[in-house]
Amino acid sequence: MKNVAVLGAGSWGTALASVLAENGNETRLYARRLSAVQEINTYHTNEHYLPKASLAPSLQASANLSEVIRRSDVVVFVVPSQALRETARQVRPYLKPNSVIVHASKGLEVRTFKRMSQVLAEELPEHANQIVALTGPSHAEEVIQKLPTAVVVASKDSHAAEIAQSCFMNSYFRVYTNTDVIGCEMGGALKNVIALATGLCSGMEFGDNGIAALLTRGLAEMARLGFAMGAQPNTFVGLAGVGDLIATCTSPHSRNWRAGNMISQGKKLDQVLVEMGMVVEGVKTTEATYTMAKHYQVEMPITEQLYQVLFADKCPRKALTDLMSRDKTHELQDYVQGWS
Ligand SMILES: NC(=O)C1=CN([C@@H]2O[C@H](COP(=O)(O)OP(=O)(O)OC[C@H]3O[C@@H](n4cnc5c(N)ncnc54)[C@H](OP(=O)(O)O)[C@@H]3O)[C@@H](O)[C@H]2O)C=CC1
Ligand SMILES: O=C(CO)COP(=O)(O)O
Repeated sequence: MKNVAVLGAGSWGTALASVLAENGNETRLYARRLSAVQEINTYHTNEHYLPKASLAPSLQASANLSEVIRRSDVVVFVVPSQALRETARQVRPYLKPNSVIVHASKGLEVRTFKRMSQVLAEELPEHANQIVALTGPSHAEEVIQKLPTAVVVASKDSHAAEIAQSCFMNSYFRVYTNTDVIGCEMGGALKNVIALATGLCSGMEFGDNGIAALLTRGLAEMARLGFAMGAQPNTFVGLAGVGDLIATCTSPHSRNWRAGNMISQGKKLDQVLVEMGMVVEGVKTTEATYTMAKHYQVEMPITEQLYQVLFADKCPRKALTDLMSRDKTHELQDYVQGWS
């Protein structure tokens, strides 16, 4: 059992903190709003983010960052990707020297195109070798109901990954280790782009054939960019890749899917984000990925069309026509070229 801090009391931070507390870890959840702290400590609920759910009674929330961090052996960051750097900066003065740093955010920093573990390594240099990424198919709404879930903890340091694995694992939350940090993080980030596209296409009344094509070709372009960045292609057929793609692209729990679906009904992106009231990571990730694909000279046709729809007001039906009328190609083009 460990002393654990969880930073970010949104849907995922609250669900993960509840799992950790239920596993017997002394768990403190940092919420920046006092009203959330009071609700969690008094009623063991977080109605805005996890309606009707009961949290582990032993879970303690606090709005005092130093109090939450100081004694923690494991610190879990679960804030939106664009807020990770600032949160890490605030935390640094209070960290114990050997704390394991876990993050569960799925995205890319849009300003720097960096992955979350890279952002943490820059901001927490003393802990750069103890960073773990937790990812995989895991809707908070299901985890809090104790529905069976399997995730991955990826780290260069297998000891750090095993500490995280032991803290989180229980009878309904199975945790695998992995050493391919790039692949696991890119799988988690890029599936949100495809989930947005899938929500959009579902709203345009695509049939099952079209959705299956979108997921499969989406996975191909996720793996293509991941490989160019140094990931192992096989990671994309694991939990962090195809696993999370299935969970996110086929579930009404997914905020990314829902956002795409709302756009298909003619709503503007700004309006969709306000209505959602929770983070939709795929929007910023589409922006970052569009530029990264160009930088790495990798073809990502679905991402490119989605970028045009989100940020250049392109008509979704025109985007679909442009996707379908691309030049002829081999399905396994990447394998034919030897992933070179
Ligand atoms: N929800 C899920 O099922 C899953 C989510 N994830 C990932 O987890 C990460 C967090 O998502 P999730 O919990 O769902 O998000 P939510 O939108 O549900 O909650 C976001 C949390 O972060 C806080 N927050 C928002 N902006 C800032 C900021 N600028 N600085 C500090 N804190 C901030 C919010 O505080 P406040 O309430 O005060 O605004 C809230 O506690 C994302 O990267 C997401 O992709 C991964 C797997 C599953
Ligand atoms: O990452 C998730 C499930 O694995 C949650 O996806 P959304 O952010 O789209 O809700």
